[in-house]
Order: sequence, then C-alpha cells, then structure tokens
Amino acid sequence: MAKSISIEVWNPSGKYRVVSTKPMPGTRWIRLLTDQDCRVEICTEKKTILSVEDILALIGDKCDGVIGQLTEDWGEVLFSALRRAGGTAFSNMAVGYNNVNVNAANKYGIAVGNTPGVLTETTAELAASLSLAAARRIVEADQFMRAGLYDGWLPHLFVGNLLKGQTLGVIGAGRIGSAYARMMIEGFKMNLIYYDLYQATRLEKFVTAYGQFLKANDEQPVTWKRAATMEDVLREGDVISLHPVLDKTTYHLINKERLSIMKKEAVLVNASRGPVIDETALVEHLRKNPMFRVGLDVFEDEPFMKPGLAEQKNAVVVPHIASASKWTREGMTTIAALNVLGKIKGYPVWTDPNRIEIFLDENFQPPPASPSIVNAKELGKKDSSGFVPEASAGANIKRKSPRFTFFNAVKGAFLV
Ligand SMILES: NC(=O)C1=CN([C@@H]2O[C@H](COP(=O)(O)OP(=O)(O)OC[C@H]3O[C@@H](n4cnc5c(N)ncnc54)[C@H](O)[C@@H]3O)[C@@H](O)[C@H]2O)C=CC1
Ligand SMILES: O=C(O)C(=O)CO
Repeated sequence: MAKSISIEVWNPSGKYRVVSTKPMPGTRWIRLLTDQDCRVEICTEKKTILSVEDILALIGDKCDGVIGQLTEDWGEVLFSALRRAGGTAFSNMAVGYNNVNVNAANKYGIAVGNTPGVLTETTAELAASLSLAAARRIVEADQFMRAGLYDGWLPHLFVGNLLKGQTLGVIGAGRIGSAYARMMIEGFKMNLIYYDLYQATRLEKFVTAYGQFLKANDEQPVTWKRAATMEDVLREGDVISLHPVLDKTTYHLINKERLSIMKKEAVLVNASRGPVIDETALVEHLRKNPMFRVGLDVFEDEPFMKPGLAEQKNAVVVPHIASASKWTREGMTTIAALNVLGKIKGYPVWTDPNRIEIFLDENFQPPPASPSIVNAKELGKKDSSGFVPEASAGANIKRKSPRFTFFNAVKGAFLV
C-alpha cells in the first residue's frame, strides 16, 4: 500500500499535476502554475529531508512534473517512477544539481531544470560576509562580548587580517565566483588570482578597468592573474573562496596536501558544495594552525559537521544559507516552476540562462519558455534564440499593459 504523506492542494481541478516536495517562498510560482491549468500539490510533511520512498509516494500514479530540493536524491528510482506516472519535467530549486543523475533523467526523457542567475549576487554576498567574518573574527568577538568577558580595549584583542591590498584567490570564476571577486576587489581593493577551466574574460576586463580608475585617482591599482594551476592560487591567496560546481573533478579539491601549501594566516571560504573540501583534513588543519580561518556555508555530510569542526574557534559556520534572501528565494521558485511548466506545455527552452531577468519581473507575464533546462541538448529540445533586448528586465519596455509589454519584451525570442 502506498505510504500516506500530507499535502496541500491548489486548483484541484487542474489538468496537469505538479508536485513540490516542499512548501516554497512566495505565491507567484503557485499562481503561474495554476493559471495554466496545473493542479499544484505541496508536500507539507514536517521532516526536513524527504527520502526516496516519501517522494515515490508523492509522485504516485499520475504526475506531470516535480519541483524538488537539493537535499533529495534524484536518480534512476525517482526518474523511472516519474516517467511511469506520465511525467516529463523535474526542476531543482537550486542552481547546483549534483544531487541529480542527469543521465538517468535523459534515459527517461525527463527535463532537468535549475535556477541560475537569480541567486548569483545573494550567494556572492554571503561568501563576502563569511570572508569578512573570518578575517575579522566577528563571531569569536561576538561570543566573547555575550559571555561578559570584555573588560576594556586592548592592543591585542581579536586582531585579524586587513584585506586591502591583499591577494584574493577565487577557484571557480563562473557566475558566483566572478560576482564575489568583483565585490571583494571593488570593496576592499584586493588583487585577484583565479583558477577556472575557462577564461573569465568579463571579470578580467572589470579588474583592468577598475585598476585604471584607481590609478587615475592616484591610488594603487588592483591587478589580476589567471593561474595556470590551482596550487598557484592556494600558495598566493590571502583570502580564497571556492565557487566551482561539484563533480568528479572538484570532489576533495581542497585536501591535506593542498591545505599545507596555503599561507598559515589565510582565510578559506566555501559557499559551493561541502564535498569540495575534505572536511576531516580541514578540521586537522584548523587545529594545527590557529591563525588559519575558514568561513563555511556548506558541509561534506550535510546537515552534519565532521567531528571537531564545531569546537574550532577559527571556523565560522552557517547552515547553507548563501542564497537565502527573500527576493532570491522567491525568484528561485518562479524559475523552478516555469522550468516544469515549460516542459509540460511543450514550450521552448530559453537559451541564455544568464539572462533570465524577464521571468522574474512581476509586471510581466513571463515568456512561454523554460528558463533553464540543463539537459535540453540531450533531450533534443528545440531552443528559442534566447535573445533578450537590452535592459531585459524591461527598463526600456513600455508598461502599458502586461499583454502589450509581454509581446514587446519577447519579440524575436522564439525565432529559432
Ligand atoms: N551555498 C549555496 O547556497 C549555493 C551554492 N551554489 C553552488 O555554487 C556553484 C556554482 O554556481 P554558479 O557560479 O552559478 O555556476 P557556474 O557554472 O557559473 O560556475 C561554476 C564554475 O566552476 C568552474 N569549474 C568547473 N570545474 C572546475 C574545476 N575542476 N576547477 C576549477 N573550476 C571549475 C566552471 O568552469 C565554472 O566557471 C553551484 O554549482 C552550486 O553548487 C550556488 C548557489 C548557492
Ligand atoms: O542553488 C544552490 O545550488 C544552492 O545551494 C541553494 O541555493
């Protein structure tokens, strides 16, 4: 007998059954689905992480699409069940999709969506916050105050690291890594060294232009360098932040050997995925090097920390909140819902997942497209051109009526 699981239902008479494995922020995503004939079922179980069995029960015998979470194991079992239930669409409410076996989804013809772009700045801001908190020992100092230990200013009290003029290392200079680098360079006038499989041309141009600006104002210019190896970044960086995807090439990218080549007083930040760092090796390194500090948003065995990490004063730890701003979380739900809706309705895929602002503007009816499907090519889906006019969020588009603006905004977007 199927396991019983508590749900909340919207638009019970809707033709397409879309399941969300969690209640999600905002209501726009629900409206977007119900307006287009979807019955939306939201799992309201109290437990934080649903098991595969829970999700199988949610999928049931008839399900057109699912919006899932990064904590869930989306592989062969779930995709085959979704297919049997008539489903063709899944979207993670996350940009990272290391919890998804895309090959299994391909096998069953299921589109896999993710939510890029809308969380870039929010995540970069948290990485910047962790960098500052670790460099300036903010959490340690806060605990000291609350414990009533402060009895007057002292020359040595909580001395940390100055960032200005220091070297910023970025590993994985994609959307988030580049946004983080810009914040740290512009904010603290740090010099950049980065490592990525691809050249971060726009980031390089930004640092060059900012360096020229500083020079023109009689200030020390900032510089950039693309490292030939990751080890170069680790050796030279004073603050190093990790922003790659998690895959076979980045698993335990930071291990005992690589930690040992970092500066003794370096700051290491991770707001990508926990397994990018060998956390056991990190705990050992933190113990032996009290001036080495880390800021961690993600953990190898989430939700757990490796033994010993919680006791380390030189670690700032937060519970995977990097994308947790209201605007971003609501935007993620919109993108995830539209990914699923687009596949169910047979809409094309928006080809530029870096330009998805138009889907987020509440003043517009979103274009009939899936904003970001990671296996679009494999599924042989017909792509739209993805062309979005300048100021794609609509700044130059007249807002007379939603219908009018919608057609203007997407004019040309679907000419394949
Ligand atoms: N902590 C959190 O709440 C969040 C975590 N994330 C994580 O951040 C990751 C990055 O997100 P985006 O910047 O949007 O993705 P992106 O795809 O724009 O950037 C990832 C970059 O990593 C690079 N990369 C891949 N393999 C590499 C390797 N072996 N060495 C060095 N660089 C490598 C890629 O070339 C790319 O430039 C996501 O996949 C996700 O896991 C994203 C959002 C929030
Ligand atoms: O989007 C992601 O990949 C996250 O980790 C949560 O925002």
